[in-house]
Amino acid sequence: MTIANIPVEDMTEEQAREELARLAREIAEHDRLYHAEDRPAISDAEYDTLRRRNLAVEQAFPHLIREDSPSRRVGAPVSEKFEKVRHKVPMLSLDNAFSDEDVIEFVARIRRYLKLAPDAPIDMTAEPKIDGLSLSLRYEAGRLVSAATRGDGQVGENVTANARAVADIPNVLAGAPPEIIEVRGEVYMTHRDFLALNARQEAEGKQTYVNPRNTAAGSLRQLDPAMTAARPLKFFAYAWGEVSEMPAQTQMGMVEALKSYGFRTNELMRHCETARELLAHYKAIEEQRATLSYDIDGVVYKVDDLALQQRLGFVSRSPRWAIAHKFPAEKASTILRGIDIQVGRTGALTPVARLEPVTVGGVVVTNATLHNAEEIERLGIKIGDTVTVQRAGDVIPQILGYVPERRPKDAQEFTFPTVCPCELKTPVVREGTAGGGEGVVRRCSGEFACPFQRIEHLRHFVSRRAFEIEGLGEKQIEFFFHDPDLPVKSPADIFTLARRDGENLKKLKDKDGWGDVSAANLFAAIEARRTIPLDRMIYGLGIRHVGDRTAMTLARAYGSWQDFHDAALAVAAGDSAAREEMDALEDIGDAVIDAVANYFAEAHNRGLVEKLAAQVNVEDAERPVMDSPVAGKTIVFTGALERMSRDEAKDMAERLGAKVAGSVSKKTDLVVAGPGAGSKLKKAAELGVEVIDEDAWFARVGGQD
Ligand SMILES: NC(=O)c1ccc[n+]([C@@H]2O[C@H](COP(=O)([O-])OP(=O)(O)OC[C@H]3O[C@@H](n4cnc5c(N)ncnc54)[C@H](O)[C@@H]3O)[C@@H](O)[C@H]2O)c1
Ligand SMILES: [Zn+2]
Repeated sequence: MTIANIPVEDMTEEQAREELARLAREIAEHDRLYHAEDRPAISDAEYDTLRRRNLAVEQAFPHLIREDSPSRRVGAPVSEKFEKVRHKVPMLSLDNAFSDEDVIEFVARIRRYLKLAPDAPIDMTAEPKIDGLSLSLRYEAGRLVSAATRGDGQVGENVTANARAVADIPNVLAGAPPEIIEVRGEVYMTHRDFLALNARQEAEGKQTYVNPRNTAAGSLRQLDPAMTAARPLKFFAYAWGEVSEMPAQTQMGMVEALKSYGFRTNELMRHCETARELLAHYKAIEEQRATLSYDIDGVVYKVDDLALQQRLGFVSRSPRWAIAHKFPAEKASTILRGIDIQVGRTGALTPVARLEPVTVGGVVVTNATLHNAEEIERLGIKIGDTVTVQRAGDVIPQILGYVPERRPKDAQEFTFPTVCPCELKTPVVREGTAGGGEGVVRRCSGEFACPFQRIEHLRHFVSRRAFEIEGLGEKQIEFFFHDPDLPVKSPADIFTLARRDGENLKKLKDKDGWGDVSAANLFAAIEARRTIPLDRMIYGLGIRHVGDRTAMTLARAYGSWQDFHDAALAVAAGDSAAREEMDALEDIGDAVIDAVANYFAEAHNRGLVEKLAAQVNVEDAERPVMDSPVAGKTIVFTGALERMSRDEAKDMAERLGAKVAGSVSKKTDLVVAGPGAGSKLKKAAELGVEVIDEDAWFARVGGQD
């Protein structure tokens, strides 16, 4: 066990001393990378974890607190590149809250300190914590005279010329500002500007930034102000330093004053009186977070009354009257333990990163998709690397990159397998692209003989738009697939289940999770699907590129299972007449035809299909009525239809041999308009297309349907 893993309560004094030294060293190094170089090596959450551990050790061993303790310092020493500015009023940090309890305790502490009753309301403010870098702007007689970064809190970097280049920062104040005022706030960059800038940097072969915060910091801290001017930086004002004559007596009032001087202030700032109100506003801001155009990393709560702020004062590096309630991290770093290959229903091999579990945005993440071999190459990751993981909304976690400094000597390069991980060890093939080149998708050529594809195929077979057997979902399919007594290895096996179980269905009823009722219900549901519409049958086969719409088109065109099956076999055998016939169908092209041909060219698949067809009765599809009054016409439905739903209308028209389009064009033959029809009606009039109402539609096709 290394020192970093020893719980604080088990530490000896010697270990505590050693651990405090390690933390001071590490935190100082991360501060330097983050503040002075604008290129952090770890996530903010990990950094916060280091700080919290430091605090915990210090609380347990207060006599060991170091002279250079991180809990006494702010930021990092200024860079030699810049002239130094000593702040008249120090620029401090903020204490952090990570949970609701922390916030409740923050409010309780203030009450205790001010000797207020435990339930006394306190005027407070809650506002977003902008993830940028803080800047202090000194105005004398309304004119900007100097601008400084926070630096180590006492001494900052002189970036006056750069600040003048930021459009949001007025050179001359509006309204009636005090003679001297230092306006403080956050310099940041919007998401859109960040992405555009990074794209430009990349195009020019220059260094790209990892996030908007570092970009903003790197952009402001340029030696050449022209460089800063070329970067779209923004500024929110929320605090102040030296002020010759206070324009207000509250936090809220001060922010309003700053606004009146021409600064942008944050609209999400609210007045609150209790911990509960603070937490409610935190939730509200958190919910809006994803829709904001800029990054925030928490909500800052402050005591509103400036006289009370004064009484509360400071503790070493932060005020007692404010706290930053941080959001759970949405990015974190962890170790890439391995890369697994997953095989999908269609045999596509997808590399998946196996990760040391890590919490990202409040959710434990253990793996992340890597999409394909090219993505692994692009990221440059090796097994053993420390990688950065991101979760955005409910999107699958993604790997953003790795930390070169943390690459172990024995990190292993990943080589993409050339055979499927299934026991068949069938070769992996690369699918061609539409453009004729090699695609990024690699597939197992084993098709349904490949056990991976088999189970995925079965899942597809019972899915909603295919056979949709009630009580036979993914979980049950998985169960039967592995069950030794009643195995289901192919679709046909589903329909022999009851027979194989014998008359009283004893085998299934005796199994865990099944009872008399559920077993009987399942067999009834399977029986009910023994008769199946042709389009569901075709879709259920899981032929690549044949979705439910395509399956419907094929079903309507061929009409019966026999005719479809014959055509598919003929296409697979290279019969050009059969191919042409299929090619003539609406919306069916080479991709679908090739997929049908490949599918039926594979002996495994032919066997599987025959076995299935022997078990089920496939209903003929209703063929389009080719002599209907609308056969061959292109129809647009618009407005509110009252006698049929939009889907029913489409279905009906198609059964009558018409084509249904979504917009009116020169090719449109007929528009059926209900009440409320708008632009499509206008377009039809312009183009001279015939327009009828719903009743006229039924009159025209009446008797046909
Ligand atoms: N990843 C790393 O290696 C690394 C290293 C150092 C710091 N950090 C990040 O910086 C934080 C510590 O930095 P810190 O000492 O500046 O503390 P802090 O960022 O937690 O809080 C203080 C800062 O918040 C900013 N802020 C934004 N909106 C504000 C508002 N509305 N009102 C008041 N202040 C507002 C100000 O710039 C202020 O200086 C860490 O928690 C971490 O997120 C990361
Ligand atoms: Zn395989």
